[in-house]
Amino acid sequence: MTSTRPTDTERAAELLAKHRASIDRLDAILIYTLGERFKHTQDVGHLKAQHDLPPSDPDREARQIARLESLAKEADLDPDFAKKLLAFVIAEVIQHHKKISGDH
Ligand SMILES: O=C(O)C(=O)C[C@]1(C(=O)O)C=C[C@@H](O)C=C1
Repeated sequence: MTSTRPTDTERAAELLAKHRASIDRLDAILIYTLGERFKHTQDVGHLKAQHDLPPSDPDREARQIARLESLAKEADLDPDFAKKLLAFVIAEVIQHHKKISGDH
């Protein structure tokens, strides 16, 4: 009689596939979330351009960094990574704002 029990390698392959399916779902959430965030920042960019407000707001950024740092700790995420990610996103937003204000 042949055994139908999975081998360690088969079990590992199954676990890997499950983790990868979760990772793919979470990556989709990240992309859709970023898409939503950029929709709001585009609107903010138009508001700022219409009212002659500067593209960046360092005080707001300082509050966002402090908030994200605390959220990252709660979520077991490296706070420095969270800060770098926010800085990367905000730098892109500021470029969009500058382009919008140039178009007005
Ligand atoms: O809240 C604003 O004033 C924005 O323009 C949005 C945003 C952000 O992406 O969160 C971008 C640039 C500012 O420096 C601060 C925050």
